[in-house]
Amino acid sequence: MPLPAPVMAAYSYCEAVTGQQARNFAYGIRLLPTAERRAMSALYAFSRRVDDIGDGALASDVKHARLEETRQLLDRVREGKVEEDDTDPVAVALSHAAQAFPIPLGGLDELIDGVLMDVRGETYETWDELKTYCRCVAGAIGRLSLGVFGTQPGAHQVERAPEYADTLGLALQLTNILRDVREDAEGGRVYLPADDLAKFGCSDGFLGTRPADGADFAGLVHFEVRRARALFAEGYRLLPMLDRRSGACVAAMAGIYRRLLDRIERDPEAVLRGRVSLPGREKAYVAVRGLSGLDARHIARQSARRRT
Ligand SMILES: CC(C)=CCC/C(C)=C/CC/C(C)=C/COP(=O)(O)OP(=O)(O)O
Repeated sequence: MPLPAPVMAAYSYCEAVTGQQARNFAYGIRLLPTAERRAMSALYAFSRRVDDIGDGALASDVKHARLEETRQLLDRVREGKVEEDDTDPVAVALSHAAQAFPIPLGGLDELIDGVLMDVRGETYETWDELKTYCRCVAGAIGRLSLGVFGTQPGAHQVERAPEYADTLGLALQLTNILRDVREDAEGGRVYLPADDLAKFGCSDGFLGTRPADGADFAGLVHFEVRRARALFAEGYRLLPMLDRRSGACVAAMAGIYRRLLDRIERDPEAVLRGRVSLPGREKAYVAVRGLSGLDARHIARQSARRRT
């Protein structure tokens, strides 16, 4: 049955936001069937809004108030109180998606909680502390996405799917943190755990295009890259539980980020000089590999090998 015109328009808006802003994840989302693609773009557009409030130049009390508004909007979505002709397209699309798929919307509350940690300027002493933040801003996105993807009937250990989706989110977020070390430092933020920074002589932070004297910046980056790779390997156990198109979407998202990680590993100081990214044709190549199942099979073999 065709969707009502206002719902179609709301999804089109969210898909445009995703196409313009999700420089990496859009490659995966595009591989999904229409209904799933629309639902993921609604999740993306809501998450983008929350993230933009956190990252913007507003005073912290204004950020608090705006985040509180998004939480109230989320409550309206949860209670089915958003009308089709509401003026907010993100609310309309998210509301429709939440009725079409069993999306655990509490994950969006976690995202807001995570962005509030940013607004408070929290720093992290240990990986365990940073992990709590990453679970909110990325693990939750993995669990929300799983609600759209669903799992294959009879998949082995399917009850662990949310845990693996969460872990994949952590892997992506840690990669993101490494990639954005310089941009975050310029905004006065350091996400990497203070105890790791101390271990590698990097406690003075990451301003400047070269590491500070005496800092083992490459050592620090290689240490975090190993941690991210272990998270990817664990999170990839989700793949055999998904249908082909959802698996392709996840393989494309994760594959693009793994290639970023490879680049960062080869040249750690690149993240101090600017933003490490992949050319569009390489992202498209990774996405096509995901769709043909090549990456998924390769990754599943790697994860299985790690288990034995
Ligand atoms: C199971 C599953 C689907 C897991 C995936 C979960 C997921 C998509 C987490 C997103 C976390 C993340 C690194 C966001 C950055 O977005 P950004 O817009 O800053 O990214 P960009 O700058 O690389 O485009």
